[in-house]
Amino acid sequence: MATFNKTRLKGFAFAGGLTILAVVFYLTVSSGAGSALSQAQLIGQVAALTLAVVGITFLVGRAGMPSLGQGAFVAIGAYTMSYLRMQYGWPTWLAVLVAVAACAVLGGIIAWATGRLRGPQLVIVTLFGATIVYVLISQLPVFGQFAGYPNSEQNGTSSLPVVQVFGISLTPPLSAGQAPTLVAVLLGVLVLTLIGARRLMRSKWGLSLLTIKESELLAAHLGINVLWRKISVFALASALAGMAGVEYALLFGHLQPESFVFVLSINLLVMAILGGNGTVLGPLVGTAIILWLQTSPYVTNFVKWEQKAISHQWYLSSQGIIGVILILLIIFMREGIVGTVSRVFANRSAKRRGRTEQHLPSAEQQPAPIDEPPYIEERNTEERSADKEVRAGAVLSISGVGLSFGGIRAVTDVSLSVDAGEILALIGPNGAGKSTVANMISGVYTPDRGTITLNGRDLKSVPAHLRRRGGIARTFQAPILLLDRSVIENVLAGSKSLGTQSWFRGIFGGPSAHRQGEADLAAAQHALERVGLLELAELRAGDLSYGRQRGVELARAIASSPEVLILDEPAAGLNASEAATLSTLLLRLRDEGLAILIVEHDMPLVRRTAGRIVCLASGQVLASGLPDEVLSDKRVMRAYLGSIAAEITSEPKSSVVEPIA
Ligand SMILES: Nc1ncnc2c1ncn2[C@@H]1O[C@H](COP(=O)(O)OP(=O)(O)OP(=O)(O)O)[C@@H](O)[C@H]1O
Repeated sequence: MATFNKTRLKGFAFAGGLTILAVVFYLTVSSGAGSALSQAQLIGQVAALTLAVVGITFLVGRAGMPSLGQGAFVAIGAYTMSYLRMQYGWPTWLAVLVAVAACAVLGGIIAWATGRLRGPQLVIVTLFGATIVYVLISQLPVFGQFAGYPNSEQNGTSSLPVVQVFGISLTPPLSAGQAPTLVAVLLGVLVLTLIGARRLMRSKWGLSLLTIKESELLAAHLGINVLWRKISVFALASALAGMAGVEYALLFGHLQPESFVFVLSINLLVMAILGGNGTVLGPLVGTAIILWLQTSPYVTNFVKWEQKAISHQWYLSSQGIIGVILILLIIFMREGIVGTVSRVFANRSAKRRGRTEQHLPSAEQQPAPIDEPPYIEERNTEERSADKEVRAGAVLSISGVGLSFGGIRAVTDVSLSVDAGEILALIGPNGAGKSTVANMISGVYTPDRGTITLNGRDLKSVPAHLRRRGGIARTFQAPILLLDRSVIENVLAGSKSLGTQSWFRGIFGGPSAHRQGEADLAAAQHALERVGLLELAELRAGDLSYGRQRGVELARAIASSPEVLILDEPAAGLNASEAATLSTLLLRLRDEGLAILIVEHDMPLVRRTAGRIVCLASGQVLASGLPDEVLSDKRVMRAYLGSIAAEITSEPKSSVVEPIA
């Protein structure tokens, strides 16, 4: 409840602050003439272009999809709206709606068509896309009619008519003697957009974009339909750019193709990076600074001074000076202005509260999780045999699966099953095919042959994100985390709603969305408590030790209460104490009915936890059965255990360990 009130209060403060700022800006420029009117023009321009930059901050900053074509959507929005109004006399609201929707659809189609492209490839495609749009608007005669100077005489064009809303004229700036009412509307749209952007960034939808940026493999394994989400973020960013174009056209009253050369796309990207790519206020700050610098009398005066004091031939033009300022700002504020300032404040408040990892107990000193049963003592063979009897039917079954990578036969013929309330260990020498089996189950690879079923349902054509939603959660051999985000955000990324929440619900979600958020938070905190890391919830995940990062990944996997848990070498890199914690937790999860498949080389951990073992060698099952049977099997000894036989036949060093977190 406290969190709820705090979050709500912050939201209101943010919305109130923005509104006051917008009103103050408007009042400053709403009267007078001359410079006040050009200031109004500048403020209107900032309000318009910030929308496009908000889109970029989602697309590039959050989802990691570099686009150099957003300027083209500004052009498409501007020209579509103008064309529909001028050519067909459509009412402005309808023309605006269609223009924005057209940008969203086009953006979605581009994202779908380029779904598999990443990084530089996407940059090139979007850059050329923007160039094509520029060529079209500058060469097709039909668009010439919207151009003012220098084409107005040839085309007999006039400015776009001023928009009327309920009898009120939305007058653009530079109409002497009239208040620039349009600017007030643009500021209002800006305030609403920033409030929406803030809500969206804090939503599961916003968090899901970060997982895509980090790793599409991770995102899919957290239940996200990656292609569809990329389409929706591209569509959203394009719609915002289209809206920026609409506002731009209304503000200037006429359009010139030169305003939309691909440099506009670069400028928009620079605005996003300068302000703080991925932050809420960054787009506003970045856009305002760059547009102000471009018209600043200080820069012009500096150029004049240069020419006088240094040389008329060797001086930096306004563009050069702005370039130098931007280079310095970006070098010294790598996270952008807003990103850097927030980081400084966050670090200060963490220090004040003494919340750094050094201040917390080491893994060895940490207290035991509450209600910890004494699981660690050795379980005898009879008890393990009893495991077989409690099987209510296999939750997960693999039958005769095989997979080749080119000429390499990674898995030849593997069959196994895991029941509810059972831990099955998959062991074997390096290269035996263990991880490949785990990857086939979670949906990274599709087997060439054989079947995999979950509760009797064939998973053959089920993609990874649906397997996760169906109840299969996993961790990876090397943990994949959002290193720059807090521990709790990482665990929240394990919530079911991460893959299912729409952007619309992210922005407009009412009380039910709020309740869902609270429930997800409670589940994430509980999961963190179970791995003994709740105290570290607010820390940056990248600041944790490797062992604790593994703990965060495990908490993320169990936060959504899965049915099947696949752990790929979960004990790698853990110290004895952390490994004992892991054993304890796995046994508890097993007792709660989870089906657990653990790929592991740590034989003490396997002995303590597994009810059955399957040993693979060269992609085939070498032996399977109760741990004592498999671990004493001569073939297993020869193929795998040889050098570590002494370790597994002796009592594990950390087997009599008190449960710790
Ligand atoms: N993506 C891939 N492309 C090509 N070959 C692969 C790929 N993934 C695995 N292999 C090959 O498949 C075989 C099985 O690899 P896998 O990683 O499943 O073994 P493992 O038993 O998990 O080994 P380790 O214990 O070292 O993790 C190896 O020969 C490996 O080189």
